[in-house]
Amino acid sequence: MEKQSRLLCSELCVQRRLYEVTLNCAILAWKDIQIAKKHTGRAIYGAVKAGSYCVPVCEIIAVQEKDDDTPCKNTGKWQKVPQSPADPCQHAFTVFYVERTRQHCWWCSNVTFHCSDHSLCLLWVQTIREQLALLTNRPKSLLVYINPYGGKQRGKQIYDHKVAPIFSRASISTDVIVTERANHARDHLKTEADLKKYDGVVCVGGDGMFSEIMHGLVSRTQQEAGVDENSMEETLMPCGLRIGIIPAGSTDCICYATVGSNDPVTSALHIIVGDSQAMDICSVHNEDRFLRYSVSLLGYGFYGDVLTDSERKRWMGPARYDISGVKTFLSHRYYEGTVSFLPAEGNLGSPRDKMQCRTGCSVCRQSSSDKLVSKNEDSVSDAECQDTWTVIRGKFLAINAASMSCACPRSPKGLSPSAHLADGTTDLILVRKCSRLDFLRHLLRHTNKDDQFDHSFVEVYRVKQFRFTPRYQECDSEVDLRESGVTGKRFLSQICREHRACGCMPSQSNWNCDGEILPHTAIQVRVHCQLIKLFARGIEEQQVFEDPYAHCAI
Ligand SMILES: Nc1ncnc2c1ncn2[C@@H]1O[C@H](COP(=O)(O)OP(=O)(O)OP(=O)(O)O)[C@@H](O)[C@H]1O
Ligand SMILES: CCCCCCCCCCCCC/C=C/[C@@H](O)[C@H](CO)NC(=O)CCCCC
Ligand SMILES: [Ca+2]
Repeated sequence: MEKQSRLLCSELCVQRRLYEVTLNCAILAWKDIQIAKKHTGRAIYGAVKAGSYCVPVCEIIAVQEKDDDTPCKNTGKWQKVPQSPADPCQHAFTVFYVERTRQHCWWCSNVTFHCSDHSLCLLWVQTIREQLALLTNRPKSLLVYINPYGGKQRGKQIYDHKVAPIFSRASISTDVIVTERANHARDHLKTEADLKKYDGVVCVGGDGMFSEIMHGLVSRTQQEAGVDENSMEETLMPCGLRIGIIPAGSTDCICYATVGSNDPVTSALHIIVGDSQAMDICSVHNEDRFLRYSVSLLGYGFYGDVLTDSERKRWMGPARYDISGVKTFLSHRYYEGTVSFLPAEGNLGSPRDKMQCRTGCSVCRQSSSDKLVSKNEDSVSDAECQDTWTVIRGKFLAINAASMSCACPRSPKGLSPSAHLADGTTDLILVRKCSRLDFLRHLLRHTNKDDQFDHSFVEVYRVKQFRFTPRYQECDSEVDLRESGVTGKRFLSQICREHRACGCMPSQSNWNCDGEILPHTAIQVRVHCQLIKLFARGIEEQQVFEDPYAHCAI
């Protein structure tokens, strides 16, 4: 590694031991002077070697001059402690930085350096602050929306106690809106919010809340660019503002699959350090009507039915999915229809290749450069214009399109473990009619390490576009009838849904679109590569301490 030139080097005290402390534009390092020479070589977490520590400047959250207030022994009250002029630790500054703890979780740790010279102390604080000011990817001003009713209804508490204090430590200014109704955040972003004031938008809630923010931002961007969302062929404009997710929902799969955990402090730290992770978005249309966007799961059959049932049990909180999951599994419904898709071509891998999307993913990087090359070409590529659609008819227990892994605490490797966050494709998983036992085997593989695609009744394709038409398309007229309030017909359609055995009309499922029920069953889906950016970096590979000094060249 190229040696960076030193900005500062001083002997400072940490917990009354003398350290050699050095700063260059990339690394802050401190080395215990007495034990540095012994070189035990054993690497411990947070330390590159016993007694030697380093923190990348880009992972420093803040630096603060420490005042001398300490709690008074007798009264417990805080007061100024008189210092002797000879005290070598009279002045101090504290550096707050990211520390990696368990399983992709980050923590805001700190270290206090003491010195006898006030001007030296100030010089350190000022120099570190100057280095932090050079990190232009960090947000200074954020618009925060809190859903007080998501998940276990702890969104506000999580934000106030765990997130707001570290935002303020990092000198990030925030405008906070606690939502008062569903779609409040979406509508505010779409029409009212003065977005020029902010470097990013943060949602505190679950996948549904993220979906609101994403819809608000994407629609606002298209409106301002004059792009018609109802047209499937149009190239959508990427959004300028990054989105941060503070997880406080029931599934939190978007946070989990982009950060690796559903820990609010970890997410807040990714926002503060200004991470950036591009993400694909699927647009969902019914004929010439735009319905919704999806970033995680579009599921028909099993996941559509779980969601439909669980919406009636919202009061149960996250447990509703377990109850509805078991109920839906026992009902063992299958649905007939036709799936057509455009397979992804080129170096985009396959859903079964075990090339998991991780920080700096090469597959997603390649898609990003391909996107730049084709920027001035027609919005629908040559391959897409040619008749290369694959058509599959059948009876399905589930049709799932996973645009990302959909990893979440319920399913740590997700619905499609090798799906990529930003490759411009979605993994289309078709689970054909099979026995209950086989389906259970498949579902259980979502929760362990076994390959859920290794079954004769499961097929999986990496695609750029797909369409679904239910076998009895006329059922879709139910939707129009429902919308126009024809109650007699609604009654009739209800009977037909519940009486597949009578043979008059097989039932249909609903599409689960990132946790929202779609109003149509016949849909057309197109993936838009890297339309938004998140304050995240993808899941980091687990750290290996092979060469403890490699990161610490100073
Ligand atoms: N103030 C509010 N009152 C009622 N509903 C709201 C309010 N604010 C947001 N919502 C809606 O609540 C729904 C669920 O929220 P959220 O996604 O935060 O939690 P969740 O559904 O428990 O978690 P997940 O989506 O991860 O399963 C969202 O679809 C959102 O539109
Ligand atoms: C017999 C029981 C078998 C249990 C099998 C467990 C398999 C778990 C897989 C979980 C996949 C989650 C996919 C994510 C979907 C989200 O966009 C969506 C919104 O939050 N969540 C759900 O629809 C909630 C979906 C919850 C499903 C249980
Ligand atoms: Ca993708």
